[in-house]
Amino acid sequence: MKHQTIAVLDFGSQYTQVIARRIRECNVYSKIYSYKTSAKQLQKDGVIGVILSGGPSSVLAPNSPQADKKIFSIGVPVLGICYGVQLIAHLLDGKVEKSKEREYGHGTLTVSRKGSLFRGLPNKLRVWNSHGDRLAKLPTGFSAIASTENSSFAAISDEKRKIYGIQFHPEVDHSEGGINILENFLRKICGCKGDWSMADLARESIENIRKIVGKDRVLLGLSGGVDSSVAAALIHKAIGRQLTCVFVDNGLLRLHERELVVDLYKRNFNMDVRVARAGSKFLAALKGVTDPEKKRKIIGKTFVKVFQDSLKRIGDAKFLAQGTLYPDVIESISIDGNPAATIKSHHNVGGLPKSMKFKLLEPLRELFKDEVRALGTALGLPKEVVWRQPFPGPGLGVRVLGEINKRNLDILRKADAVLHEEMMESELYYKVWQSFCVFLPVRTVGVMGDERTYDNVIALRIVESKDAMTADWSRVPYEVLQRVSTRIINEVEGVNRVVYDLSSKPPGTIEWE
Ligand SMILES: Nc1ncnc2c1ncn2[C@@H]1O[C@H](COP(=O)(O)OP(=O)(O)OP(=O)(O)O)[C@@H](O)[C@H]1O
Ligand SMILES: O=c1[nH]c(=O)c2[nH+]cn([C@@H]3O[C@H](COP(=O)(O)O)[C@@H](O)[C@H]3O)c2[nH]1
Ligand SMILES: NC(=O)CC[C@H](N)C(=O)O
Ligand SMILES: [Mg+2]
Repeated sequence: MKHQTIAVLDFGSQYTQVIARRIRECNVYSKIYSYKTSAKQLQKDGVIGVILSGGPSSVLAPNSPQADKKIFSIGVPVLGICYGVQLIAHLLDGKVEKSKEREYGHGTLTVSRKGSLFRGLPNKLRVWNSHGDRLAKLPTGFSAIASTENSSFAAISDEKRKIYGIQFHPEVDHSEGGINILENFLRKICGCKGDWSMADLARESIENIRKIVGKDRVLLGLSGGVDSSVAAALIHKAIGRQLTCVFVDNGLLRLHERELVVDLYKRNFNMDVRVARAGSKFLAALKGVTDPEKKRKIIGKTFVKVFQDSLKRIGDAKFLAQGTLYPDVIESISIDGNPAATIKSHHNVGGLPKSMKFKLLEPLRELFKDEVRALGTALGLPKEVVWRQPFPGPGLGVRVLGEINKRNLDILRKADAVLHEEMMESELYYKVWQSFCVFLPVRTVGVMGDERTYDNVIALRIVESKDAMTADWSRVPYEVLQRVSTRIINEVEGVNRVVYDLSSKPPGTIEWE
């Protein structure tokens, strides 16, 4: 069945995929297109609505990304968000100017005319802004339908031609009523019926995997984490025994992780799972390295080397499958040459070596974690897999700050096991996004049993998040923190101080490196 489709034209916003996922949340199928896509192509694909994303450029700058102007006359509704609305004004006969007051963060939106876009919403909304330009003059046929403190044109519409524009970001979590505004656009304006679901996504990606892989074989990097497990389940449904999973023991795993994963897979899946023991290879390659980006690149490269070596044992495979998700991608690379900035090189994306003989197969590359969990549930995966906390591929390699060696790794493993036990015990493990320890290469003075100690520090990082794009430190009860701290200092030799990380993301990131 062909679903009703909404096109999202990407102008390089950090939030383009967030727009796409909000649309999916409304049970509507959406596809991201390059901003260069012609109106003719969109017509040919039968899209029933177009959303223009935000973007880092200014429409006033020479060579800024432009859309095909004909999209306004093919008879499908258009919604411009931020850069998108500025582009509408710029391409039609309105005017955009540099604003004196940059609007960043929360603002109060006052709706003056509800029309179809704001139907059912209150007159005042707290919305999230992020822009420096603003509309100075409306194009012919448009009227202002909402304003903020700094702009009388915070939302505009031409109801006749069904062209809408909003200066704030309805797609981000912090915009009150944002999802309702998008839903109004989809349902009331574009006429979407909501004919798409996660089960459709599963079915379609299984068909797609079959088409791409054909009779070739696939090696999947299996970590036992949520993403690679869901990817494995999908690919296994598609091609069965053409799939071999390789779990790499990279020496950077948590206490008993290898045994746990092997057992988990034996109990729950009927897949071909192999273990590659490569701890000494990783540790040798990381010897003496302290720079976080260097560590990540070395780990990424070594992973691929290990995968390539394992072909000798399991036979040739054309594809390397990974459970890469969208947040891994957006932080690692720029999309379509647009300058979405590199934050850190996730080992499975920016950390991959340039020359690699595998073709990548990454069926979850456009999804967010909570969507992957929904997909895993739709595929019938057990809770202990779907709801495991994320654990980054570089593992303890990016949690032992400074030099990675066996002593420091062992200390971290023991401390981390204590935290894990206490999180389970207090039933907080599944309530938070992640809870883990970080080894600091810092020694501080303490006193234990009347004796002076001079030992390392362990930092506790416990965060809450929906999709890892933003996060806040968790307000864990003091009693739990106290138990964890006491136990770590008593039970883990080499540690005499425990601290709690109070940074949110942004400006911090979840991992320390
Ligand atoms: N120890 C490992 N052995 C083999 N592949 C791995 C290993 N660690 C990570 N990978 C690969 O790198 C990908 C990205 O790792 P990442 O940690 O983001 O995902 P995950 O482990 O599948 O899920 P989660 O985010 O829940 O930990 C994985 O999906 C997997 O393909
Ligand atoms: O597979 C991975 N490879 C990596 O290189 C990597 N770096 C960070 N993470 C995980 O991604 C989420 C966001 O992390 P940051 O806020 O630290 O960027 C958090 O859930 C992190 O644990 C990684 N996962
Ligand atoms: N978030 C955006 O789309 C920003 C648009 C444009 N770069 C501005 O600053 O106004
Ligand atoms: Mg993982």
